[in-house]
Amino acid sequence: MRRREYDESDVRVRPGRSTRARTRTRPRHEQAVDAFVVAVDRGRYTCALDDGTVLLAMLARELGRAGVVVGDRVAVVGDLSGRAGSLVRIVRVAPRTSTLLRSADDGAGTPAWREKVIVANAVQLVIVSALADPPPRTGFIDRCLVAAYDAGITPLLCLTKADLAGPEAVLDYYADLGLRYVLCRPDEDPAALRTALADQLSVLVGHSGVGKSTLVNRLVPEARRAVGTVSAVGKGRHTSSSAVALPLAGGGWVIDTPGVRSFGLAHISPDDLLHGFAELADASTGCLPNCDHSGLGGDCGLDKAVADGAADPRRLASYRRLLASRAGDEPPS
Ligand SMILES: Nc1nc2c(ncn2[C@@H]2O[C@H](COP(=O)(O)OP(=O)(O)OP(=O)(O)O)[C@@H](O)[C@H]2O)c(=O)[nH]1
Ligand SMILES: [Zn+2]
Repeated sequence: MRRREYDESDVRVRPGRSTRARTRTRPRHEQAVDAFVVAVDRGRYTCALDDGTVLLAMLARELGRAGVVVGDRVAVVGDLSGRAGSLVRIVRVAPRTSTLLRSADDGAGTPAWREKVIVANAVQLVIVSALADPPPRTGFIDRCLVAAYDAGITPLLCLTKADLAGPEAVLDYYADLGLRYVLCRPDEDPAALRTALADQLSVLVGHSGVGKSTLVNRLVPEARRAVGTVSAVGKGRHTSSSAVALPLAGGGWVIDTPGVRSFGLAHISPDDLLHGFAELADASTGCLPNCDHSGLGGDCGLDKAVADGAADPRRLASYRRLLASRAGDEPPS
């Protein structure tokens, strides 16, 4: 066998000590481009650039086990063409403006580390509930409200199947919360919902059968297919059970969460829940430390605020109803 001749490729150039100033003073990855995470599937992140290009990404090693979720704003480097088979790297994750959390399971003893971020940066939680078939479940809506108030995300009640029943009973139940709501029916374009979603990052949650898929397909007839195609380029099937962000025609995103049927709320404290009740939060400064605000102990500052006329008793009742639903013992509706 003839001895092979050496060429340049055999020469290993070791990066030596350079006399030039190293990258220390300049930001790493200054070429990185902003992107938005629209889907996550087993370590592969589908990201959208501002110009609409959709890329498949992996986490740069220096990010370690940083959790990147749908809704995260990130910076990516690599082949930004969007060509099939290309894989870019996520090198930065922007601080989140909100996180929608759930615990893996409810109840006492659920370790805090089992909390899971479902969606980042949402500003609006759209709670989809049918007015009939299936009937509205206030227990579910209550739990969504707890999650939204805790996360600082504005809730929007989306009542579907308005052709089958009126919204009066549900709206009456929530009268003291000042909840925004929209009605949807099959024979009309969901214009009010469209308006509420415009230019926002919104998350849709709802039980099976309430008409959520019907709504999503009316809002974003094209996007679902586009996302599926891109994910197919990666490691395989797109899991329909995970959250996916869909672009709205007029701007904004709507995140569908097919896998999320409810929220575990074990991580939310009575004080966290007060975020949705500004006037009660003020009144709670009169509570003893560690007050559970249930009123059962007899010396909660919230009761005093109501007695003094500084807070509305119905608001306090709503707050305590949500507090109870968070603990899993739903009151009859
Ligand atoms: N009467 C009436 N039926 C509706 C309306 N919206 C949806 N439906 C019907 O309700 C059923 C469930 O709708 P989907 O959109 O599949 O409900 P979903 O919430 O996505 O349910 P999953 O796909 O199981 O998660 C379907 O048969 C729809 O045709 C509505 O506004 N009025
Ligand atoms: Zn209290």
